Amino acid sequence: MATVIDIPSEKAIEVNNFSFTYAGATSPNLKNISMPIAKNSVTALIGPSGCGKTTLLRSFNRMHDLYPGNAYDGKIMFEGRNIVESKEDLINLRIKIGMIFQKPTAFPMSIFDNIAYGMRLQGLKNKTELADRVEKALRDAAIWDEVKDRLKHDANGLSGGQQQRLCIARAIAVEPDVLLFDEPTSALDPISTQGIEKLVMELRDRVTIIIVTHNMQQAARVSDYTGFMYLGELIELNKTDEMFVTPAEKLTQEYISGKFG
Ligand SMILES: Nc1ncnc2c1ncn2[C@@H]1O[C@H](COP(=O)(O)OP(=O)(O)OP(=O)(O)O)[C@@H](O)[C@H]1O
Repeated sequence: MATVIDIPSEKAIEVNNFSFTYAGATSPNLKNISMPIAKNSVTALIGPSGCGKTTLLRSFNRMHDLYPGNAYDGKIMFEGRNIVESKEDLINLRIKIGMIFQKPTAFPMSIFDNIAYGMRLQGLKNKTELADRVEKALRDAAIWDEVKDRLKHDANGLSGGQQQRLCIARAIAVEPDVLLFDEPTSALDPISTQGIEKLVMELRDRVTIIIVTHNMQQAARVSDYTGFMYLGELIELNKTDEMFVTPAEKLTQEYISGKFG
């Protein structure tokens, strides 16, 4: 049995009896997951290695479709439709539901072009508007002051922490509704980590955020809701404050108190 609390506010996504099986797996890697994702909030996914956090995160924008033979079952409802049904326009979906990866992935081009990339894909050609929106995205991602004098420089010349903020700027430039963060600070130093955490908390006012993290303290610091997963199942979805003080499930309690990891 799982404990999944009801969310009093608007929901951005609703996962309903969702299962997922990787190509060649003999049993589902995610099993019957049902959970709401609160709009304009941060939901953290925690749990031991291999429990399915990344697999669930990648289902939200169908990253698994990049490889053949993976199977979705059940529903992930977003904007009134089940996005794991095959008719979905995946480019459009990934603009609306963007992703920030564990390792910063600056494209091999200038800082400006990295941010303009998605907007150009969307058909934006007006140079003034493009420049304004590049600046806004870089400001929103708290990196403008560091890069404003070298927008034409190769983005790969930036530090890891700067590249991660660049990736966040690139993702928010196309004005997504949801941002998926897959362990966004695990390759970063403590100061850069602090910067990204601050950014996540600021962005929640306009974007729904789902973040996978190994770090329970990070989940406690940045999220409003936390989902604890174990062996491909969602064991508990609760308000973060309650999850880390009075978890509803014994398994959650054992995990957060360090009985297993
Ligand atoms: N590409 C893949 N092909 C087949 N099985 C996979 C693949 N990726 C993950 N798995 C399996 O799916 C299950 C869930 O893995 P997943 O990476 O989602 O867990 P996780 O909780 O994110 O782990 P970690 O914290 O170590 O990143 C594991 O049993 C894993 O071995």
